[in-house]
Amino acid sequence: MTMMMGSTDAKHRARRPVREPPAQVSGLSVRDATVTYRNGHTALESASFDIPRGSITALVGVNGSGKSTLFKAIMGFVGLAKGEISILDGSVSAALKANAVAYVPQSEDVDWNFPVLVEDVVMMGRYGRMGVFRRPSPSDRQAVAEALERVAMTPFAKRQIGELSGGQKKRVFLARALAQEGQVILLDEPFTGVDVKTEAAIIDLLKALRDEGRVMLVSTHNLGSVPEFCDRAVLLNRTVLAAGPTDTVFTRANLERTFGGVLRHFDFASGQGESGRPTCVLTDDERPFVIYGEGKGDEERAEPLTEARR
Ligand SMILES: Nc1ncnc2c1ncn2[C@@H]1O[C@H](COP(=O)(O)OP(=O)(O)OP(=O)(O)O)[C@@H](O)[C@H]1O
Repeated sequence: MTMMMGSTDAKHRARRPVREPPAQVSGLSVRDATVTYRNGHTALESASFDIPRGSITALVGVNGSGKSTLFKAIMGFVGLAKGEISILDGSVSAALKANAVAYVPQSEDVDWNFPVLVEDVVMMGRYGRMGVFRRPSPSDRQAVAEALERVAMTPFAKRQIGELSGGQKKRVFLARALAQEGQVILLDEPFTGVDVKTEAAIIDLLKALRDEGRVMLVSTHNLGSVPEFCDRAVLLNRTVLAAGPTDTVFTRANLERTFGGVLRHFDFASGQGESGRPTCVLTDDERPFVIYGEGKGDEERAEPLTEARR
């Protein structure tokens, strides 16, 4: 490689000041972000959190807590009334221009009757790199083939998207994000309506993408799976109630604060402090979060829940 470089390049390099790489390149930084819709409703108020590169972060909150609004703000679909969002140390518009942000939608947000082939959906991830006529180049076709291969959907390439199962559709939209080469991937409820095997396959893929240095923000109601695969969590209810590493953020006290009376609790008082026995189960969906009377935050976790607090 060095041998092939021209002498001009070599001189240019010699003159360039040597810069140390930044200690930690930020993945996503949300500072004081406030979104007010046209009808005057403020869906997000002074929300702040940071996510490093090479991480998977759960975005957790009740319906209407502002998760989709936050996604829309990160994608530049809604403007901020106040605050700032920075993506890969640049602005939202720079990230959009670079196709850096990919989005995997909720199933309900997609019109499955639209007649389109699986490979065409994945090709949409390449649109930002194509000219006005959207004529795919060989490298676009290769990126689509590789993305389909990575989510094990190659045999379905010529099928209509509407003919696929819920889990298969999710994998196709993940392939679209891969074809886009998105460095920041926003996933809206990726596990809703998928079986345990597909969920495990998606989690494996997300972990591999994390190891490539990408940033994943995953909105989910499956509390139990969060500690399994998310390094970090952001708890949202119109503003950020807690954010940081999962083991410090995902505590009973924080989850109760986030969900208020919405969360279902099951307490097992006799299990308190005994190794291996759950003391409490919190659930917002089909995968509950089980709390044992040991480990970090033990005191607050093992505290019995009174009727008054439910
Ligand atoms: N375009 C809009 N105009 C006005 N209000 C809106 C708009 N979109 C969302 N909202 C309101 O903003 C709040 C947050 O909505 P948002 O969709 O961000 O919540 P969410 O956490 O994604 O909910 P869910 O879990 O149900 O998907 C809600 O009260 C909602 O009614």
